[in-house]
Amino acid sequence: MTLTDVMPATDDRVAATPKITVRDLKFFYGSTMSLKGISLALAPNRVTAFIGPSGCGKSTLLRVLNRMYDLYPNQRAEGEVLLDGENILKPDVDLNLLRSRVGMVFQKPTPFPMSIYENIAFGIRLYEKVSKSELDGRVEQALKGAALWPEVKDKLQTSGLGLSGGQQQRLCIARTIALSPEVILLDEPCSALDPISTARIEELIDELKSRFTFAIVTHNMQQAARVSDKTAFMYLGELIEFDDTRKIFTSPSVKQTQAYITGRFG
Ligand SMILES: Nc1ncnc2c1ncn2[C@@H]1O[C@H](COP(=O)(O)OP(=O)(O)OP(=O)(O)O)[C@@H](O)[C@H]1O
Repeated sequence: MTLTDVMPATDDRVAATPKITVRDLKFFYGSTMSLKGISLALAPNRVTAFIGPSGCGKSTLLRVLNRMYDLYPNQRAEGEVLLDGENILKPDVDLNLLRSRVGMVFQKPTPFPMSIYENIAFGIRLYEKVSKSELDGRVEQALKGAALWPEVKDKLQTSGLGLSGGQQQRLCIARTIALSPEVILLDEPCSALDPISTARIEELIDELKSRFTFAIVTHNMQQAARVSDKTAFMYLGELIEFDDTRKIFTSPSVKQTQAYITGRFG
């Protein structure tokens, strides 16, 4: 036996240091517990998909990862969420900084009612002092990164709201990556898009994962199977099974997972 036989594959070694580690996470809407002690780790530069029937807590979990829930009263999380080893649930965490490190793209494309250029420049200016020429470069880079540049380069000053749904969603992705986050949370990013726009977003995720760590909530089993490396199956606020996507979709260990992915419940 040689050394390489016993060494983990490169992928496993990369995955050995998680980008995010969730430990015994409980989440409450008022007094109702909606996440019941979730533990899992998100590997860096990988895509982790969250699947499960409606109401199982997928979006809730995603909203904890950048403390989006903090914007609402009577919502609270218990447990630990470590981002590069630092617990982001601690009260003294700088939430603006956290949200620049952990960006989010929502189900419905939500461009700001301003020009395509401003949709991206606005966020950059909030966080950094940059010259006009540097800003132009950053806007172009972000639009290229989101595979939107060729379609919009001649109309940067027109409204972002004038783009198609799929283009608007790529604009939202451009806006997110312009801030150089480390993690990107995608909450059903394709559910309002047609199949061609969906395929473009999926290609984009694949291209971008060398730069970012992704967590995606999706109802589309094919999408989870296509884009993700790891899949978490949730049910009624609990994590039922978490494993390599290939394993989840070919030979899940838990009966409930099997039933869900084959469309027998949920
Ligand atoms: N703002 C809220 N106030 C009270 N309860 C909520 C709130 N948002 C979600 N819940 C409850 O928390 C649980 C988890 O909801 P969540 O939206 O996270 O599920 P989900 O798996 O993302 O569902 P879906 O697939 O339908 O989007 C559900 O029982 C839901 O009713």
